[in-house]
Amino acid sequence: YKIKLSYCIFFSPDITPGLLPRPRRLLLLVNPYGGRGQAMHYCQTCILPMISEADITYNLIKTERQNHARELVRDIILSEWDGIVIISGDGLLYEVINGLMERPDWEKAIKIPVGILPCGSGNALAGAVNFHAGFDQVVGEELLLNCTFLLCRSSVSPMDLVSVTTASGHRFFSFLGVAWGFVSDVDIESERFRHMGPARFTLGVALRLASLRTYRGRLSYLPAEDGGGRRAMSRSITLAPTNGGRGFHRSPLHRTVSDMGLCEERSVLFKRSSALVEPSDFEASPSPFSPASNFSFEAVLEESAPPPLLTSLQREAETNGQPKQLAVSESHHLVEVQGPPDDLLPAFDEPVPHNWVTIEADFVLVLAIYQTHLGADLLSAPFARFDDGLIHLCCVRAGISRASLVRVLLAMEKGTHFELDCPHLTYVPVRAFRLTPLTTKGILTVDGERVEYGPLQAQAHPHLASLITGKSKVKITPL
Ligand SMILES: Nc1ncnc2c1ncn2[C@@H]1O[C@H](COP(=O)(O)OP(=O)(O)OP(=O)(O)O)[C@@H](O)[C@H]1O
Repeated sequence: YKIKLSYCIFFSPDITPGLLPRPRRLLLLVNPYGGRGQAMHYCQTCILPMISEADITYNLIKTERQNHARELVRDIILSEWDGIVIISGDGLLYEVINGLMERPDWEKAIKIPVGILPCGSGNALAGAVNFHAGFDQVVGEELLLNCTFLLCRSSVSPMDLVSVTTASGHRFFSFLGVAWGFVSDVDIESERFRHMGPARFTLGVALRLASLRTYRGRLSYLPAEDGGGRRAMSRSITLAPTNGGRGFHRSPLHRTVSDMGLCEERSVLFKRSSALVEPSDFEASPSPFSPASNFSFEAVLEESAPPPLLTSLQREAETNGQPKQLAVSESHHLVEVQGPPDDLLPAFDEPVPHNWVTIEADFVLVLAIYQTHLGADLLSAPFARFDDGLIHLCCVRAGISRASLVRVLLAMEKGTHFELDCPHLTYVPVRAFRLTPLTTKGILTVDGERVEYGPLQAQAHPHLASLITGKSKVKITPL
């Protein structure tokens, strides 16, 4: 099918073509083996003719191996491109996003618009782009046609990314979701049927249903209503040299915070709400800093406490005239890798904050998804938006019958599974979560890619990336 995207530009004789906007330049990355291996065929028959008609220039690179795309985007000159478009499945986009985040200039690099033309087997993000554009839910060539048409338009939307950290310290940036149990089992175990295209999932589901597994795990999360607008910022400061907190317990600061109900054992302060931390409370109290009152402590602050307690304490330390003895150092509880700080996440060896919810249960599946679609025809989270800042946490608990699970999965095609009122299916929008598998063997995936099995935690980073969505309500029909 060929769509004629023709247009006329009228300009007066004194406007030279040099003043007109230059054509968009896209870097097209094609995985020739994605899905059923037809990506190059679709490039020739549909994609390249359409984008040429839309006056888009491009360089097309065929990926030669796993991580090739990741390496390529680590080295590109950003100013040479208006966008990077993946012609494959979600796995290749995952590589591109993580390659961009590995660059020293990640903050700028991750803003380059990325797009996807579905030639994989799952094609979840393409399904979401198609859905948000208002098109009917379609798969295969129809989905590819819709997405190519949308690419030819220029609109770009902000897209949240979720940083996922494993217990060994690996950090990934994810645009789709984290899966454990039924979903990740089907995804990975059906890879051997890759030649079947999307049908591999149907077969995978049938096989997994035949021997339904359950997994015990602990799931902790920060509910969205708790995190919205007042994101906790876990920071620690150390006033050195420490003396085991002895000075602190005698200090006016200790009295002040005790009076405010903020003080806990061993000089650790935990703020209960932003209203309790008013810098003026500290400024009004006698200075806690004296040579005899060196101590170390931790404070948990929130962004909404204006200005942060740390600043106030730092100022006190400096004006006390003993900057060396009372040198203040500050550290975030972060994994030291590239990207924005995970300011909602505690360190792995720390318990989750008190405002998180923890459940321990037997699960059939845990799915933390941030897009509407889990596959091109699986509308798993119909309420999700590219930039809602949310992780949509869905769980199916053990005890569900095979028949009910099949009903849930079938309803997911239309996004009506929550209307079934299945007591084993739960949903909660969150901003961060920690998953600790207690069953020793299993499969965990991030955006469909297998990651090490064990505890992991994640938090949403709103609006971090840019997605080519070409949002449109135009109805297109193949010619
Ligand atoms: N030339 C290549 N040979 C082998 N593997 C490749 C090649 N190019 C890319 N890959 C890898 O193939 C994997 C799968 O690609 P991709 O996700 O794009 O397709 P898919 O798995 O069929 O689709 P989906 O993720 O939608 O199910 C990616 O991890 C990518 O790194």
